[in-house]
Amino acid sequence: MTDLVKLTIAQSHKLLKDHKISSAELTKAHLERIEKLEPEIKAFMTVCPETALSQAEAADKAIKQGDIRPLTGIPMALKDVLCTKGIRTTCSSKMLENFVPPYNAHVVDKLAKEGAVLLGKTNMDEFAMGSSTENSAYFTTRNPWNTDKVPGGSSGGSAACVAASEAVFSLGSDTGGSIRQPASFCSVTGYKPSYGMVSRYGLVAFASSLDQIGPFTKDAMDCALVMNAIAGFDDRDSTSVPQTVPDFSSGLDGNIKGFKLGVPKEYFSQNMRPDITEKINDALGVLSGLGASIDREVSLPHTPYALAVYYILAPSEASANLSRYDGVKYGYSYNPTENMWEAMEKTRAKGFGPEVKRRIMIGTYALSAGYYDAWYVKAQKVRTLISQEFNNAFEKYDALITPTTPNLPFSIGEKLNDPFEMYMCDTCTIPINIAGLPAVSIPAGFVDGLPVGLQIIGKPFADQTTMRIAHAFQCATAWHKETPRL
Ligand SMILES: NC(=O)C[C@H](N)C(=O)O
Repeated sequence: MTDLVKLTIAQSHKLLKDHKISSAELTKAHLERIEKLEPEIKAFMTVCPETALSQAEAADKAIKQGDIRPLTGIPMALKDVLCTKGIRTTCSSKMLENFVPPYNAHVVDKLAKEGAVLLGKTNMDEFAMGSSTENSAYFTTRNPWNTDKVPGGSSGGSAACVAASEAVFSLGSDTGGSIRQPASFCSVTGYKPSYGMVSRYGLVAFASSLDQIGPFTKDAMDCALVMNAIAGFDDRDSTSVPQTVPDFSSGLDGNIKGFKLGVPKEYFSQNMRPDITEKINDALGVLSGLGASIDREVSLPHTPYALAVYYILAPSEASANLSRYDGVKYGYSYNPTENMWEAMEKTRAKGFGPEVKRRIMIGTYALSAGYYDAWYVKAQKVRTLISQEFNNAFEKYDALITPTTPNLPFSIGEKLNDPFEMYMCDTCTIPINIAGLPAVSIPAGFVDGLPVGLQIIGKPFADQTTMRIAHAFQCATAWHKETPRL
């Protein structure tokens, strides 16, 4: 008997199409798994079984009539930063505890049109600020590989639920690593598309020039199938790029012979664990065995500045974006007060957690008159230098290969009181957002029973190339097939 929760999208699709299983069965199997594991994993903010079962029923009806697309009837989860009409969307913040959006995010509509089934909304660091889900105002998600460890963040719930086989796939958002870092920590495939490839309409904004939505899946093929469904122009997002969506799954043939891959040395910094470097070296050996050429002498000298640039630009944008939470328009409101200003202050003081407040203060400072040129403008200039450096490298290479993270999943509480240590988790992922590039993290082995991720970075809008390399690697390895014992 097939273990329904272990199936990929592609495998489930085949069984659904051949009428060997129904979406209702598949959905029920996942809902049961959620019920069994959630007390331990805590990946979900909200589970919506009624919605899931009625969507599964609709999918089964469509399939009976021969109307089946790659995601029809497939149970999925969405990070709680994506607006879902009629379903609470909290961003794991007290500020939006009871916020029920009156509309769907663009990607949510797209997935609904495909017939995907929504199991629920996943836990995250508050407003996507963090690398461990410990900044959730509600609870910390556990890493399915070792429940004393964090699952990464900010999309920790979305990564954990796929790793724990509670959902076939999920969506997250990535501003500085929030998809790739938890994908690495949980040993799943996590994809950040090129900036502009997926509409941000209905994604609660953190840092708009960096945010992108992307999938968590069990392998690169599934990732391509989800990208096919969510990518594409949308005039409601002014940064959405008007170009035809490629077929992300075409070219996934396992062949990367002749591909030129560069390995930038700055990504193997002082804070990198040597046993992670070893795993990455093994992975490079696999890629070279597949016929790709590997150049380890690549240098991107501005890399060390990326973290500083990010922690000026992202908080600046956040301070502007989060000004909307004033207790008047929507969300939490504290109002037993004397006047409007006091109400606003108290709303924000009580509604936001410490990390969100820290970022708002950093951003407000960086944007304030007198400091704007010294911090914000300077960071923008360095951002351009970082982008140019990548563009130069891509004249020689088809893709760049790095570790996804400098560290292994760490213990719950370990970095919570040291924000800088937490920020350092993203040294390998942040430069990619700064330059708007596509990048994927794929499972590359284990150290002390904990997952290591490999990052493949592509040229702007060469998303298919990154996926092709990821797929080829997965044809030659089995790391992505390993699942935690739960
Ligand atoms: N949002 C992200 O992509 C994660 C990053 N760790 C941050 O805290 O900003």
